[in-house]
Amino acid sequence: ADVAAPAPAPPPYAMPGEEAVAPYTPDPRNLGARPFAGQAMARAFHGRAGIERIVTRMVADARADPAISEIFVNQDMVRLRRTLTEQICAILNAGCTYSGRDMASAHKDLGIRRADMNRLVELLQHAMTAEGVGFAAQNRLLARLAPMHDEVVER
Ligand code: HEM
Repeated sequence: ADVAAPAPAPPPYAMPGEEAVAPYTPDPRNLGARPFAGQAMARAFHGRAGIERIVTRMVADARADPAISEIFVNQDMVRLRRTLTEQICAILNAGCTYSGRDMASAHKDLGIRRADMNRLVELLQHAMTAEGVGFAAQNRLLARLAPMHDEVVER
């Protein structure tokens, strides 16, 4: 006789303080990059706390930047800070699991151009420098993010 598999627990689509999002299937592949091995990168970024400071600064700067702020209007910044922190923390092997959407779904219809991507990378570099992350470690992270361009940029 067929025995139905137990229903999986509902994933945390949204955490307290976040807006609801349409259901999706959390998947390790949504991370979009191969995580680093070892602890050197996590240490260079001062662990999850350092990554959180970097993301907080970058998101605040993006929202204030005349060139790209429009893209962030009416978007859930609480969720964006959480999922971006999870994603970078997971890539740096700093002890997080990424629970967000894949990059193509997350950026669909945002109309992001190559120039917007370049600007956000500059803001990320500024935030990493402000955190005291060395340039070699900065560039190692950027090299893991770079292949995601095609999924994020629409035109
Ligand atoms: C490699 C580059 C990028 C990465 C790794 C990245 C990462 C992420 C992540 C993890 C999310 C949240 C996914 C979720 O909610 O489940 C997200 C959403 C978002 N990203 Fe990016 N992003 C990148 C480039 C950009 C650029 C260039 C812009 C605009 C200048 C941008 C604007 C946004 C906005 C507005 C959202 C919120 C969308 C929504 O909630 O519907 N992203 N991104």
